[in-house]
Amino acid sequence: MELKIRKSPMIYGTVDAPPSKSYTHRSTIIASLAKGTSTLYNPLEAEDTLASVHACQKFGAQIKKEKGKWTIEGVNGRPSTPDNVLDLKNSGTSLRILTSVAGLAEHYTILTGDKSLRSRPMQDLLDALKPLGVKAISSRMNGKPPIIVKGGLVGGKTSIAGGVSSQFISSILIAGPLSKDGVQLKIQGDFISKPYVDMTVDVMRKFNARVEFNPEERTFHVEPGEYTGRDYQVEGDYSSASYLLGAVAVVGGKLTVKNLPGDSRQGDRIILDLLEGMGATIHRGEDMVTIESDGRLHGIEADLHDSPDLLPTVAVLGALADGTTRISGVKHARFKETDRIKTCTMELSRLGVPVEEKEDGMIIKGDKIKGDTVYSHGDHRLVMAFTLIGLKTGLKIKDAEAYKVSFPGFIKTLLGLGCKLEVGENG
Ligand SMILES: O=C(O)C1=C[C@@H](OP(=O)(O)O)[C@@H](O)[C@H](O)C1
Ligand SMILES: C=C(OP(=O)(O)O)C(=O)O
Repeated sequence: MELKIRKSPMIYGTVDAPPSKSYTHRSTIIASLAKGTSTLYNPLEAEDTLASVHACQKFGAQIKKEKGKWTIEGVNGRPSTPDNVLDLKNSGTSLRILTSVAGLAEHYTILTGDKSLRSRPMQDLLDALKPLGVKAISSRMNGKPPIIVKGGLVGGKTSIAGGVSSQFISSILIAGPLSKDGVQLKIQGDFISKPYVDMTVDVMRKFNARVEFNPEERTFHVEPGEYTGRDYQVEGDYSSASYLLGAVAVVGGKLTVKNLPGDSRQGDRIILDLLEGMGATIHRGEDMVTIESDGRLHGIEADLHDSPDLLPTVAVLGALADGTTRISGVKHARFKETDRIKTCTMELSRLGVPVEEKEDGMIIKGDKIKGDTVYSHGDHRLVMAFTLIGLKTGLKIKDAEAYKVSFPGFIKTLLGLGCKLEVGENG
């Protein structure tokens, strides 16, 4: 699908942030493991989160989806062995978290996904599960999916490198309370994307698990126990909101985005500080954010160590800003749907933007956009980030359907704000 964006007028209005993808994954999976019934309010219905829903149903959870409300009857800590291979499509969060959940099933579970997902690293997680009683292998012996897991999670002590993906840590923590002995998980080396683990611990505790982090030992302690079903309200998604806020930052106007808690644990709320640092005006409410801008931005230094998903957004904002933007601390952005440092560098260069690729980031010199077409490489965050360039100068984005992975209402929301977007027949 080709998305054609034309230069758009200043944006004024109020919108709701789409629900958080990360919180939807966590609450769906934990509710599915819980004893009793849970009701999730405002869950994100997108391709990634539906991958988790379908897998949880395969593990035996009963999930009834209505508009704005999912009712989940959990398996009381005992997932059944799925009757087929789990296809987790494009969702790394589903893949990682459900790999440890599969360790709670009695027999063998096979987890796979699309071509991109089958390139995502898994070996650190597989190695860390072994001391806990779970035998898990990469079917091609290359540390990547398809993954075959033999149930047998007993618990105990293990350790894991924290520099590849925080999802490995979230995965072991979420299964931990349902092991016989509980889990002690030591983090080795750099601990990237830590806010996502804070979100994991937040949801675990809300469903009655006991988990503590000892910073001196760099170790999580998870008590054996059970999750108990409950009502749960999903907050708005700061990563998805970054495209809406960024749109105003680059074309100008005033926009209020609702359902973005000021005290959110989401690491991507740092987008507010970055936009402010680039010249926008930000008003932070208790449960909403208002941005004002004249459309003129200047470059910034951005360490994205804890917020890797902002790399495409900040790279594009840097391309449209005066001066230089330096992004650092985010080598792990290379292990996402695409190697985002490489793909963002490639596509900005295609538009004539001076970009220097670094191992852990990029240096971008804001400049006049010279091209009119980019390729998404099938990455949802490149589609949505590069749309911001289109709103400023006009642009065509090839393979643009990927946005449905995390923000199915993306095009409709921008159209509702007066942005000029057209979906091509095929491109
Ligand atoms: O746990 C999560 O919900 C996520 C963790 C992050 O991955 P890493 O921990 O691999 O950086 C992030 O990129 C992803 O979009 C969602
Ligand atoms: C990398 C992402 O998600 P996941 O790891 O779940 O594929 C993302 O949403 O940018």
